[in-house]
Amino acid sequence: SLYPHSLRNIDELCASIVRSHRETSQYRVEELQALRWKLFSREEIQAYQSKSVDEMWQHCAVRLTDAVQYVVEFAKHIPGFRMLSQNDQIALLKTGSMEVVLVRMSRFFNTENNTVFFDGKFAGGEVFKSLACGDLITAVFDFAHGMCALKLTEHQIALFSALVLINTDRPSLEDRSRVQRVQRSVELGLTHILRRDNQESLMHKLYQRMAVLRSLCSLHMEKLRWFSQRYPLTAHSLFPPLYKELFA
Ligand SMILES: CNC(=O)[C@@H]1CCCN1C(=O)c1ccc(Cl)c(COc2cccc3c(C(F)(F)F)cc(C)nc23)c1Cl
Repeated sequence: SLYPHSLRNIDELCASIVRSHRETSQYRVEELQALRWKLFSREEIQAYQSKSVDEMWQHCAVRLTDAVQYVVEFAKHIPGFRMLSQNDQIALLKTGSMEVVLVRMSRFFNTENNTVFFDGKFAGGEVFKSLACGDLITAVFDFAHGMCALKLTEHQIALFSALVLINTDRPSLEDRSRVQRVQRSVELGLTHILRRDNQESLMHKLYQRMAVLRSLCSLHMEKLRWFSQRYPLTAHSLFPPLYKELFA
């Protein structure tokens, strides 16, 4: 059958993905709503801008690695994901985990003042200047704007995140047809949720967002390579083993 044996129907599939998203999303949207006008002072912004490139990368990588760990937890509760081989699970997470981190970041974005939740407050792009990656940060902010414009519900973000992860185009998959079965059941879940919300028109927009995500993440990998070549010691010591496993 289309669904892994453990699931009797599409509602159960959606419920388990939504529950897993809620339990692994680090911050609830309501929590961040309360903080949305907590901005960094001029002095705090200057402190970030006077960090060296590798200090600021170090500062961000710790948070990104943390976020990636939560996405790994999320993936484990997607029905069928754990039935895949270890290698296929790693292959999907290798590229998909940063894409889901990006989707989740857009939940922490305030489009009114173009700031994103970072280190406990909302930061504008200028806070990340010392990363020496203006194009990456601009792309991250632009992507977040695009996601916010869709006004997705948490349920829709949960199913979309699962679909971003279970992607059969990933290179080096051992058992593509098995990944295809899981992908199809998640697609059914997303269309089910969109139909229930009477927003089927969102589907093609979400596929467009996935295409943007792919291009954005290849920029990330290029930046990560640049950084680890430029600062091999920091990159080597800095990124915890999981990160190295996923991005090395
Ligand atoms: C609540 N906060 C959050 O959710 C985000 C996601 C995880 C932790 N986190 C932040 O604190 C955060 C919020 C906004 C921004 Cl712009 C940043 C800085 O983002 C990055 C700086 C360096 C490299 C980044 C790379 C690269 F290149 F490594 F792949 C890729 C991504 C996507 N973001 C990078 C960060 Cl680290």
